Parts: sequence; C-alpha cells; structure tokens
Amino acid sequence: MKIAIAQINCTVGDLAGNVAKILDYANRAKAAGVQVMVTPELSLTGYPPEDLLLRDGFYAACDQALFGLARDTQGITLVIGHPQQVDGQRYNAASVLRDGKVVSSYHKQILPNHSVFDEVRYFSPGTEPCVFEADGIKLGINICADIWEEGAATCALNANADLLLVLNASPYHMDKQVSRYHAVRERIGECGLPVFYVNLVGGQDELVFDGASFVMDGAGVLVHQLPAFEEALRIVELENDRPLLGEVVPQPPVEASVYKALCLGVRDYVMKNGFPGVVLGLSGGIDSALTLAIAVDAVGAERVQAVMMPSEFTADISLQDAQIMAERLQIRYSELPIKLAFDSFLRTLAEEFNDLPFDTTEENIQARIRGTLLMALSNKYGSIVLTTGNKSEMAVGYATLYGDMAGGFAVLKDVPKTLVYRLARYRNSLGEVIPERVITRAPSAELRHNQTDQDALPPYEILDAIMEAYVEHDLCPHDIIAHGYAEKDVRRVVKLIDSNEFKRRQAPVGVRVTPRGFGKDRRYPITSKYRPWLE
Ligand SMILES: Nc1ncnc2c1ncn2[C@@H]1O[C@H](COP(=O)(O)OP(=O)(O)OC[C@H]2O[C@@H]([n+]3cccc(C(=O)O)c3)[C@H](O)[C@@H]2O)[C@@H](O)[C@H]1O
Ligand SMILES: Nc1ncnc2c1ncn2[C@@H]1O[C@H](COP(=O)(O)OP(=O)(O)OP(=O)(O)O)[C@@H](O)[C@H]1O
Ligand SMILES: NC(=O)CC[C@H](N)C(=O)O
Repeated sequence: MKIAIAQINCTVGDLAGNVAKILDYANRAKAAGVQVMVTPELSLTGYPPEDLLLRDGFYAACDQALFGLARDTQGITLVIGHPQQVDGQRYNAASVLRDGKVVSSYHKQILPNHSVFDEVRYFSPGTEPCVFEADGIKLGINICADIWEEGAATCALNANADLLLVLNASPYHMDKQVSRYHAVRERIGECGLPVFYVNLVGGQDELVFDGASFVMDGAGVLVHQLPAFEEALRIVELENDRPLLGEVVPQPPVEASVYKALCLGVRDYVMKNGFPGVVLGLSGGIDSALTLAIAVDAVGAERVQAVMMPSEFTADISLQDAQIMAERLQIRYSELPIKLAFDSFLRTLAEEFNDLPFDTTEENIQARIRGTLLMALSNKYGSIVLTTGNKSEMAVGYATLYGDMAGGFAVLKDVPKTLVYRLARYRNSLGEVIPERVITRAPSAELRHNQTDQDALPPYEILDAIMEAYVEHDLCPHDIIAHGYAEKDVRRVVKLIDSNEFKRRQAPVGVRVTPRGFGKDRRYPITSKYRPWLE
C-alpha cells in the first residue's frame, strides 16, 4: 500500500487552477502505484478564503469543482479539503473521491478562532468521525486544529481507524514546527495511531504556509519529513498499517526559515496578484538593502527595480552602497534626486509656514516625495511598490504616512530590527550582496543632518525586547520592568506602540513570521483611553 502526500501551493479562489494542480499530482501519484493521495485543508479553495465563505454561490462553485474533480479521477482515491454546505450548515470538510464519485465526507470538529483564525465566523463544527478503507487498511480523517486538542483523533480511533490522515493549513511562524510535532505526539500518545500530517505551502496575503508535512508512526517517531517552503509529492510505503521509514529532510535553522518565508510570501503576493515586477526605494540603509535582496531572491532580478532618491542629507556612502548592491544583484537601478521637488514644496508652503523652524514636517515631505515618485513608477509600469519598514518601526510609528509607508506590500513588517541584521548576515553567508558597511553603520533616516534612529528611540535590542514582551506576550509595563528594563524605556515604548495604532491600520499588508504580527492577529482600538504606560 502506498499513500501520497500532496504538499501543494493552492491559490485562494482559483478553483479551476487548484483542481488542475490536484489532477496533475494525482496522475503522478497514480503512475507511481499510489492508492490514496491526501491534499491539504481546503485545498480546493486555498486557505483562508475568508468572507468568500459567507457566499452561497461560492459553495455551489466548490461543489461543481469537487464533482468535476471526482469525475476526472480514476484509479486512485483522493482526499480533498473543501468547504461544504449541508442542510443550511456550513462545514470545513474533507471528502473522499473514488471511482468518479464523492464517497464520504468529514467535517472538522475543532474550529480555531484564535490568532489569525476566524473559523467560528464561517463554519459549524462536525461531530462524526470519517473512516474509509483502502487495501484493507482503515484510514481516519482529521483536519488541522482537530489534532491540536484531545477528541477528534480518539473519535477516529473509536471508529476503528488504523491510521490518521490530517489535512492542514497551518501557517508559519518561527519555531512553529516544534509545536506541531508536540501536538501530534500528544495525540499519538492518546490514540497510538500513525499520523500523516499534510500541510499547505505558499503565501496568502500576510500568511505563509510552510508545508513541512511529515509522517509519524504509532510510537511518535518521525519517519518522513518533507521540505519546507516548496511544493512536494511524497510517496509513503506502508507495511500493513505501518508507514515505513523514508527521507527526513532537516528543517532549516531560524534565519534560513524566516528568510525563505519572506521570499515565498513576496513571490506569491506578487505573482498571484499578477504584478509584472516590484519597485522599491534603495537608501543605502539596512532595511531597503535586505528588502531588495529578498525581492531578487523571490521574483528574480529581471523583475526588480530599485530607485535611489538622494537629498542634501544623503551621505556619499549611502549612494555608493546603493550602487554597489544594484550592481551585485544586476537589477534595474535609477537615481532620482529629490532636491527640485523638495525646494518646490518648501517654496509653495513658505507663506503658510511663515519661517517656522525645520522639523518633522520637512522630514516627512522628503519621505512623501519619495513615496510619490515610487507610486508614479508603479502606476506607469504596473510594478508594485515594496515598503521597507521593519516591525520595530511599525511598532513605534517611526515611519511617514503616505511617505515611506506608501506602497503595496510591506516585506519586513513583522521582522524586528535586530532580526533584520541577522537576516542580512544570513543572506550574505550565501554570497555577499549587502555591503558590510550597510550592516555595520548606525541606522539613520537621513531626513536631516547627523540624524540616527537612536536619537529618537532606545537601542534596538531594548526596543525589540520590550516590543516582544508587550505585543507578543501581552505583558503589562510593570512585568516588563520587573524583567530588568528601565522604567522610562518601557513606558515610552508602550506609549508609542499604543498611540501609533492609527498608522499601522493604514499600513500595507506584510508577511507574518512571529507568533503575533501587526495584522489579523492583533486588533487594537485606535481610539482608546486605556493607557497602560501610565499605570
Ligand atoms: N489618532 C490618529 N488618527 C489618525 N491620524 C492621526 C492620528 N494621530 C495623528 N494622525 C495624523 O498623523 C500625522 C503624523 O504622522 P506622520 O505624518 O506620518 O508623521 P510623524 O509620525 O509625526 O513623523 C514621522 C516619524 O517617523 C520618522 N521616520 C520617517 C520616515 C522614515 C523613518 C525611518 O527611519 O524609516 C522614520 C520621522 O523621523 C518621524 O519621527 C499627524 O499630522 C496627523 O495628520
Ligand atoms: N535616499 C533614498 N533613496 C531611496 N529611497 C530612500 C531614500 N531614503 C529613504 N528611502 C526609502 O524610505 C525608506 C525609509 O528609509 P529611511 O532611510 O528613512 O529609514 P530606515 O528605516 O533606516 O531604512 P533603511 O535602513 O532602508 O535606510 C527606505 O528604506 C527607502 O525605501
Ligand atoms: N487551520 C487550522 O485549523 C490551524 C490551527 C492550528 N493551531 C495551526 O496553526 O496549525
């Protein structure tokens, strides 16, 4: 008996494309003598389809695609994830397709409604197991969150399952795989069934699904591990109901996995939305340097344009480093000085401003001129503007609305500044593209003379630690101070984080790589009188 794991990159809403991909994988699996092929959760629609799931017409289209897929599949049994409407109830389902028919369906029992998940908004929970037979072996079905709690796996065991097929759409964040192994081993501890953990791969707006599907035997031993961040078809041989040992691909270390997640997130956002390429402002600083490296690795140098837009505050080394990087990466590179536009703005505003001193206003005008130029290139050539702000800056509002925040996709939105440096070093370890000086010089917005980020903000090691404690772990300022951080830093950073929610709400979407990003999994009021930094 052979079971295939189809670790595929599905596109939300592309029913015909997803069906074609599943058929292609099924044909390859069939040619290799496979009896059963398993696809990820909601493989027919992509995940998460969000409010498409509130439309009756969407379920009708899914049924049509599912029955078409069943008709076109002969000689192999498929397990397909899809949304299903039964008697007015909506379910997150997995159906068994065999001999041209949909022979049975399972309804997900545990609906996740935390962090980035909203499944209670869309689905009713299932209550029944679904076990089908292939080659004399009884295969039980679970779907993703089912396996993270006690219940659904035991339900399959009680229905006489010999092993468990688990369809997943489990998004990536750092160290996620460890928690998946842990959850699956807990279930195996309870039910003793081997588990086929089949995960989706690909980017969907802010989420990246890393694949990294695996198989554990009934003792919780890892017997197959698929690669992360790429599609794969893995054929697992069984002796009776025992999965035999196969390739165990090592999981990438954290910098490599975050880097790959960012590349996949950018590539799929750009490609699935049909952009011919990307454009970004290249300042000679670390954030735009790393963003450029990711962009090139994601979509290829021929699809990337970088623009250096010097002002009177731009250091010579910034210009040199931008040129060196463009040369190393062989991208389209232009220089568009902003002096003329800046002077023109100042002249136009001179009477209004009435000799008031140079302040953030003028800094922001420069950032906005750059944003306007990049958006003009985007409009003219159809390329999407990548913004470069990192998580630390997005946390404290250190970015200009309609300036460096103008754009379509925020690559580093969930990458704290300290991790930006680690990723730059990691990328250079594969071949040096970021000039060493860009990594070692003090970060500066170069919006006035002799400016450095550290004039305005605590050192990034401290800022990032306080941010993680407050944003990811929900600690209150007192607890953070008790961890050894200076009271003034904690109160200041927390105040900045809370009072800049308005900016983040207007920021482009970007790839989530931490357990809590500034996206679907953090919903704070903009208007709020609750002020934890004063407590
Ligand atoms: N609650 C609220 N709801 C909606 N809108 C609100 C608001 N509070 C202020 N605003 C609006 O927002 C404006 C202030 O925001 P904004 O215009 O962006 O400007 P602002 O936050 O005052 O300044 C931007 C800051 O980011 C720094 N920066 C800029 C560019 C790049 C970098 C970098 O290193 O990467 C750093 C810069 O040095 C400065 O400290 C207000 O004038 C007001 O119009
Ligand atoms: N001279 C410039 N030419 C082109 N783009 C610029 C220039 N200055 C700023 N930008 C754009 O605005 C973004 C914000 O940059 P800024 O230098 O203000 O702060 P930063 O967060 O230190 O970013 P970086 O590390 O990339 O410099 C840059 O990443 C870049 O995309
Ligand atoms: N789609 C799901 O049910 C995912 C839930 C699960 N906790 C995960 O992140 O893997």
